[in-house]
Amino acid sequence: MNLRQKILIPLVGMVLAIYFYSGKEEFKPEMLKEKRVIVTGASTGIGEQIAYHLAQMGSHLLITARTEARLQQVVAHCLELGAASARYINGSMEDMNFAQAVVKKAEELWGGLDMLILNHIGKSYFHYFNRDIEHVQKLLNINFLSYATMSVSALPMLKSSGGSIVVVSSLAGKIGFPWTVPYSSTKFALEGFFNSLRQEFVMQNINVSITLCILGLINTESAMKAVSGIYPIPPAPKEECALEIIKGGILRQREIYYKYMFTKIPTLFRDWAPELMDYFIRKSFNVDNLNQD
Ligand SMILES: NC(=O)C1=CN([C@@H]2O[C@H](COP(=O)(O)OP(=O)(O)OC[C@H]3O[C@@H](n4cnc5c(N)ncnc54)[C@H](OP(=O)(O)O)[C@@H]3O)[C@@H](O)[C@H]2O)C=CC1
Ligand SMILES: C[C@H](CCC(=O)NCCS(=O)(=O)O)[C@H]1CC[C@H]2[C@@H]3C(=O)C[C@@H]4C[C@H](O)CC[C@]4(C)[C@H]3CC[C@]12C
Repeated sequence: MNLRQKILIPLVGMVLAIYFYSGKEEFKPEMLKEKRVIVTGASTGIGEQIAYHLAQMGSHLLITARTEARLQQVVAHCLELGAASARYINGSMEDMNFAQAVVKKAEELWGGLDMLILNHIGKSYFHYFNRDIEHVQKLLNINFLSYATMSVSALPMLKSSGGSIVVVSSLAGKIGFPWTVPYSSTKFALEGFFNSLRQEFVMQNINVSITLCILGLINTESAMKAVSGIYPIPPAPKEECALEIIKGGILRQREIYYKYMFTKIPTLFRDWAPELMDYFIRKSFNVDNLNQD
């Protein structure tokens, strides 16, 4: 390496570091005080924990899922935790009219919206693709189209508040893992839709941030039930995961990776050595533990 390279390379590195990391705002819980937030898929799992964190930070909450009894319990606990207000609306995100009705409810309650956290997913499986295209279609509606529908409906309110869209996605939306064909399709769709939309927001000076959350395995009941004994990486805690999602959204980050080691590193490998990445993934799955029914 000649002298010029010895000087140039560290210099470029320093400039890039300053450009990307300067002006990074520190997270403070009070940033969420009185913020008006919709959280979908909040009857259990990560969504439930997001609601509890926001409640402790003093947000106004509108939570949604299908199971009304669970939503009532979550709302009650949110109020105990200090939410500025907490309401629910129950229904299925398979119905785009319901997806729009959730946003309408927020407009009726608050006259505006600061953050839309899109988190829900429909039931799927962790197994070889069973060639059921109708299931793929249904999951695309629940896991993708309803996210797009809600974002479109909420955009006027988010534009006037300079708010944020938070999209809960997965490593399965960055890398092709086996046994997640329908689910992975919906997460890749989110990547394309929201990364393209973010470009258009910048070009049109629309001050609405879009944060994609790239998650690895999280210790929610449904995920644990789906992958027990098959997936080699230990699950991360849903409570901490939920907090990282909130931080990424309020700090208007482009993406968050959680747990970083198990999501960002594989994503880098995906681009540097895709075949090697695919090989390691196939080798790391305990195929023998996969129930053969
Ligand atoms: N857990 C994990 O390992 C990982 C999770 N993620 C992502 O995190 C998010 C949350 O996952 P997780 O907490 O594990 O999920 P859960 O299965 O624990 O919760 C799913 C939520 O969605 C709701 N839901 C299910 N079907 C529908 C429907 N048709 N319409 C509306 N709501 C529905 C459920 O409530 P109800 O049944 O009452 O409708 C529930 O509140 C998802 O986007 C997932 O892809 C990403 C990577 C890893
Ligand atoms: C198969 C899981 C979906 C479970 C489900 O049906 N949830 C809804 C239940 S409800 O309708 O009753 O509410 C998948 C959910 C999360 C997936 C995991 C994930 O996203 C992280 C990893 C990503 C990687 O690409 C593949 C392995 C994952 C562990 C992935 C496995 C499938 C899920 C557990």
